[in-house]
Amino acid sequence: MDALSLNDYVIIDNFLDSSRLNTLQSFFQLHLEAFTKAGIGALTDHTIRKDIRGDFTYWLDRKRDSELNAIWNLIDETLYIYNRYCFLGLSGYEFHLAHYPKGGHYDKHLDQFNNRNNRTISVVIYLNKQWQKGDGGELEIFLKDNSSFLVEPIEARCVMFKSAEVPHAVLASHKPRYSLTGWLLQQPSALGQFFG
Ligand SMILES: O=C(O)CCC(=O)C(=O)O
Ligand SMILES: [Fe+2]
Repeated sequence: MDALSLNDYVIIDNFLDSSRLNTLQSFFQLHLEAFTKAGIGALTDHTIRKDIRGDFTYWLDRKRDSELNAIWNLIDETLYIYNRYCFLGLSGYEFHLAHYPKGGHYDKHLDQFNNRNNRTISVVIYLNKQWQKGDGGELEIFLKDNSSFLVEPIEARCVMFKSAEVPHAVLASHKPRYSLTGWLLQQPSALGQFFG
């Protein structure tokens, strides 16, 4: 938490224990057929641009996806800690699974839309077994001085950053790349799935 307030981002390895990891990986494979092409922008602005963003997503629903309760509880705890120690006033979240097929990438962007600004903390948890150097798909994080560094999407690693302040990109992945991505919100939203 301190790291996030100081640097605007934090990287936590082994964020998921093996039980949560297995649950999520099995859930992911079970639903892979139902993923849809992700878009950019909110509501009327929503467009699908493969040149900007190449992933497929599957929006989660806490009630429907109760198999993931152990994950939801972990997210609840994380949100509670942010509220308690950083006074962020977070009151909800939205999460989707993301699949970048071979060659998929996401250009440099911020996780806020012009007409919607309640995404406060971005959370990405990687589910890639045996990810190796050369597999691509790194998350590039840009700092305030415009320098950047790469984060490899290794299994069980979690990256969190301030949605409105940290530009980031996903480099082309040379293998299918799997993650759970979400946003801790300052106002709850049931509409995430319409936003891409
Ligand atoms: O998967 C990642 O590393 C980041 C994904 C991302 O930037 C997004 O979905 O907005
Ligand atoms: Fe993003």
